[in-house]
Amino acid sequence: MAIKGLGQQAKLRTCHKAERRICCSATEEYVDVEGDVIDNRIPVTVITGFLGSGKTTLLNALLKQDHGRRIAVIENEFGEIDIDSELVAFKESVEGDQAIMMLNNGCICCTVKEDLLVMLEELVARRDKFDHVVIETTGLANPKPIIETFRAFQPVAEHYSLDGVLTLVDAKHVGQHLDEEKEEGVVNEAIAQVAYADRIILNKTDLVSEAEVASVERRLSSINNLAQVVRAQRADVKAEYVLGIGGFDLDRVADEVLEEAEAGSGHSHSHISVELEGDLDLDLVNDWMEDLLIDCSEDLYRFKGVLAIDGWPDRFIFQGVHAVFEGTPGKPWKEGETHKSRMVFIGRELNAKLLKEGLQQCLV
Ligand SMILES: Nc1nc2c(ncn2[C@@H]2O[C@H](COP(=O)(O)OP(=O)(O)OP(=O)(O)O)[C@@H](O)[C@H]2O)c(=O)[nH]1
Repeated sequence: MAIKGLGQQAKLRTCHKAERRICCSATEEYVDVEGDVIDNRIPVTVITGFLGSGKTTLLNALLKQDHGRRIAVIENEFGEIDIDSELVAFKESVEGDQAIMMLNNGCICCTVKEDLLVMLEELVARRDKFDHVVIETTGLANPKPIIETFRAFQPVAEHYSLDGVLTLVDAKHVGQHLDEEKEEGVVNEAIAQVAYADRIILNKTDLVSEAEVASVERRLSSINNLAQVVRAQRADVKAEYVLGIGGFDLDRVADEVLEEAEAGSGHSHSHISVELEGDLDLDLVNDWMEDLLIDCSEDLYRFKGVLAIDGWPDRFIFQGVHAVFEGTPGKPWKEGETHKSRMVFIGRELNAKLLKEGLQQCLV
């Protein structure tokens, strides 16, 4: 297990810009002469979505659009399925350096992980030839291992930053995938794909009525209402919706958490927000997080928060994906402002009461 952020507090480094600004991201950061942090890492978008939801259609559209960015695509095809012919046809017709790499025979979570690492390493050597990496996962995959590869695996995190996770949803069939009963302890991939999304494309809306689309939207938001959702046909969305997610931009997290907390807390088993006043003891938070991640790693898909830490002049903003979390200082607290901590959890069968009590016990 790797814990970044609070767990690295002992090693926090101070950036040049403002002495108070403390950096604690997964990787080394560089500052320019003004002291602004420069992130030269390669942005990566992970595209997930159940079988047939429109991932390949989206990729094709993306590769043809004139968005000025050179994209390297990594495809994870499952088992014996042939490499998508349209994509290959496009590859042959394309001028320049678009790279398409295939991960065959297996899903990224097991056999292919090694191959993915090798590919990512190869791409680093060809860094000047593209601006963005897009990974299309097999429709059967839970995106967790890929996300973890970018967050927890240091040699990868050094060169790549996960821009975000985009999930394609088939408006006509998603219900049956979400409803599918799994054995005890087995993850429903369709739910995981929605839960991990920063953005969702609700595709194939031509195949269902307005009432059905609205009902799917409600369903998606009950699983993950932090993700933005757009409706589409033939996955026709602006390239920016896919390539400019910035989902793991910690500066954005604070606003999301605030909105979520204001929307109400503890309503559903999959979606819980907890809020309390006062300052938290950093060591206690650290210990609590560590226990929480050990105890419910499989059930806790994502969590985000803004914390008031005793002795810290700034808000601490963080987000976690399974057993990894990292954070950064946010806006400073104003003189006389009430210190509040807010956390949002997305997972299955989460116990709101226990989570709240856990956070409460971290108060100084
Ligand atoms: N009616 C309709 N069909 C669509 C739409 N988007 C994609 N399709 C079709 O749906 C089928 C599956 O689309 P793909 O893009 O191959 O889906 P995928 O997610 O890559 O599928 P897998 O690789 O099997 O996981 C194709 O025949 C597409 O042409 C849409 O909005 N409406």
